[in-house]
Amino acid sequence: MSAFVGKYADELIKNAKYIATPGKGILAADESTGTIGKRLSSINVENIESNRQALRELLFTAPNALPYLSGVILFEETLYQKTADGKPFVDVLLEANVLPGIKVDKGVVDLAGTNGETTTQGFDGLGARCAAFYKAGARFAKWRAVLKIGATEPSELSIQQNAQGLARYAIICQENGLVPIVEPEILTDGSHDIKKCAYASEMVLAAVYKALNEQHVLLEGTLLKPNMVTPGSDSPKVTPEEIAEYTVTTLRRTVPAAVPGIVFLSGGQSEEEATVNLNAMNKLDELKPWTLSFSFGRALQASTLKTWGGKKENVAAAQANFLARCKANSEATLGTYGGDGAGGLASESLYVKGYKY
Ligand SMILES: O=P(O)(O)OC[C@H]1O[C@](O)(COP(=O)(O)O)[C@@H](O)[C@@H]1O
Repeated sequence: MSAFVGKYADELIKNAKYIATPGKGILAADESTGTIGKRLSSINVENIESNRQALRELLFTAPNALPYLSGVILFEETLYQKTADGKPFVDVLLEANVLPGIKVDKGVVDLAGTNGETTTQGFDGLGARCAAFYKAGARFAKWRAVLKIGATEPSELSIQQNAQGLARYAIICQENGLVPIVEPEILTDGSHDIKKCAYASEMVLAAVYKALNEQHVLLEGTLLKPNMVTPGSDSPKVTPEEIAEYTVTTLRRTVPAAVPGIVFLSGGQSEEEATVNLNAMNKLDELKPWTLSFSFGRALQASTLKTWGGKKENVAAAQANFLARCKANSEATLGTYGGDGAGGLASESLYVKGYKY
């Protein structure tokens, strides 16, 4: 047995299993200041702390929405913020049985000598930071590695660097009581077909689980946050059923049954696409030893952001929109989403070419 079973082992297993509860998912509200700035500028709202607080309060206090969530990933600034009437966001979440999570990576930097491939920073003092985040109420963490598909990418260097980085981050989290969400995102940028994405995803995920094993990570106390297997952004779209088939096949070949849940990122898909694709996976008649759920950022917030527009008078309408998206994605985790005739805002593509977070 190679797994590190430290003092938090039982708590890690319990919390990872809870986050993977069928019918629930994760709101990724952990946008770094630069990323949230892009979101706010798209609705002509200034990227200042009070506006970042107002957006997050809108999401976390949306009536009836939290029961569809098992976790919310926060940015470090947000972990210590409060509602306008002084209630810590952590308490708002915990009272609704939603586990607070924390994004601990510090963004990507270029891997010198490669064709624009990257590795993720944030290891300095990571153990102490995780201990402090646990003390502040966080019970899970997220670290995003970014890979790309090209003529010679992802390179072996990029795969190894990012797999080992994710594994090192994961074991440090587990030493400090945080369930690590392992996020190897393969960007959709490119004109490749779905087969190429499936091949790259298999290679990356196989390397990730080898590295997690080598670094003694307790898989039962982790979650995986992968991209869905889709054609490249410049390639013809395929049906949700085909995406489901390729994605579940890739995961069945690489993700051990010990992992309780797989929570997808949305990667620029429209809100409706992300929901319909997740629903198709859960309708697939294949053995899936893990829960298939969501950890969406843009695909849970895009139309809510547009409805809000930074105006107090729009908060109720924006919260109703957020509730609708949470409910839709909850149904998709059960394979029972029938479509809400979303059309409109929910069907707008959220893809941005060369999207550097
Ligand atoms: O680079 P940052 O600022 O950490 O943000 C990365 C974002 O991408 C995600 O990993 C996935 O978000 P999407 O669902 O929008 O693709 C989020 O968790 C996070 O908000």
